[in-house]
Amino acid sequence: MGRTYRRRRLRIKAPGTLENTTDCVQLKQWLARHGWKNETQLQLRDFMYTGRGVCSRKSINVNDILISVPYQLMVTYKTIQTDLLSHMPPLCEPLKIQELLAIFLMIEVKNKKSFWKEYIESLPQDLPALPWLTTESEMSFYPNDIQKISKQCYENYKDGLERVKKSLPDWGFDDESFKWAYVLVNTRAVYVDPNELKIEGDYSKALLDEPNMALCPFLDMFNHDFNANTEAFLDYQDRQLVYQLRTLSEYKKYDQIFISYGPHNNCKLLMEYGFFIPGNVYDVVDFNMGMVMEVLGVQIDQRQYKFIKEHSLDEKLYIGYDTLSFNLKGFIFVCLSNNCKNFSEVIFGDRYPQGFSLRLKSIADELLDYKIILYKEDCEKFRSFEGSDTTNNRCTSIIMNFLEHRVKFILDLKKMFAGEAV
Ligand SMILES: C[S@@+](CC[C@H](N)C(=O)[O-])C[C@H]1O[C@@H](n2cnc3c(N)ncnc32)[C@H](O)[C@@H]1O
Repeated sequence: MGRTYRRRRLRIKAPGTLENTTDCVQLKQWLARHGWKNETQLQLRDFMYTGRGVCSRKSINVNDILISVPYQLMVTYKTIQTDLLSHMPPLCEPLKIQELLAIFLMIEVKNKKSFWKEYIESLPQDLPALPWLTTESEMSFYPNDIQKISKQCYENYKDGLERVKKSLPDWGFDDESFKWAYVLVNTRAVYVDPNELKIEGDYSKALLDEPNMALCPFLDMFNHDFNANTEAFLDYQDRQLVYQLRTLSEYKKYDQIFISYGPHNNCKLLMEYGFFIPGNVYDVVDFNMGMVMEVLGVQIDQRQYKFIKEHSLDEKLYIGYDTLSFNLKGFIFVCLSNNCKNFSEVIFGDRYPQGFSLRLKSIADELLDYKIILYKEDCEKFRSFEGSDTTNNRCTSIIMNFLEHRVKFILDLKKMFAGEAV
């Protein structure tokens, strides 16, 4: 075996290793000092499509405990109570758990002697390319649906910022630091069961919502895959309370290990985390009532309208890899069947008439054709904007990729519907 071969092998085995970087070494040493055993020999690497992520030096089997993080190293509401709230003047107004965690991060970033220093230094400086992290004028070039969701995300962030400023009038941080911390918490926090935290006293004076988010060092290095399957739970290991993740998928050594952030469609992933995944099985194409009625070429009477509204059949109208959503199927049936005496019996009893399924298939195809025209127009419009003087290229290029991907996604769905019954 020659030197070149050995070097090539090494490179294949260790693509983009981050193990020797100061941040990684210090984070792992800090975790080990506080009881982390890293029994699965997890390592940090820079992966081609996902950026920094986690792999293991050994193969991981179904049911293996992927990671056990000592509970004392998690930033939960209890940490906020002891490390933050008890050292500052009372909040003038209660805040959301995400906002409190963001304040915690901002304070610890500035604290040179922070217990959390190694963890804080492992956090990315740059934020993911979230479509709403751009200027209002750039957002106005987004397609309507993406613009609407981006504006909503931006409003949520602004509300949080305003609330924090009101709650802490002697606020000493700039808005940009809050934005950084707010986004990091949103993209990295894990869900914790508030009952398991055993919080003493009434937390409603400080909290507007439930204390169900927590930061979990190293566990927040795992990237998302819709296929990944894990179970999270609190347990005792050597009499120490630990937050554990059990994997229900298997991985070869040095392959990237993923977890699932939830059954999110691509639009949600893009808005919340700044990426999307082609072929995501949870992806869907959304419609609204007006679009569907235009494609069907129908008007509805008062009785039909009332039934639709009473049963919220005008919401969650989508087509995905699975098929048409329950509501879209029901909505189409109501629109096309003004003679039907009992909509409920058909829709909720799944007693659709013979032949409806075939009709639905061709309607689905027409709906997808309608949407593909819109998506292609969106692409064209956005392409002309992208070529103009833009200030936020990371956002615009991911949006462009996303728009192009939407067209491909619909073509995939059309192929699927051409072959299958609905
Ligand atoms: C919990 S962090 C995961 C670790 C992160 N990559 C890091 O370097 O710290 C979540 C962020 O990782 C990135 N990410 C997660 N899964 C991804 C994926 N499948 N593809 C691309 N980026 C991903 C996104 O930027 C997301 O906001």
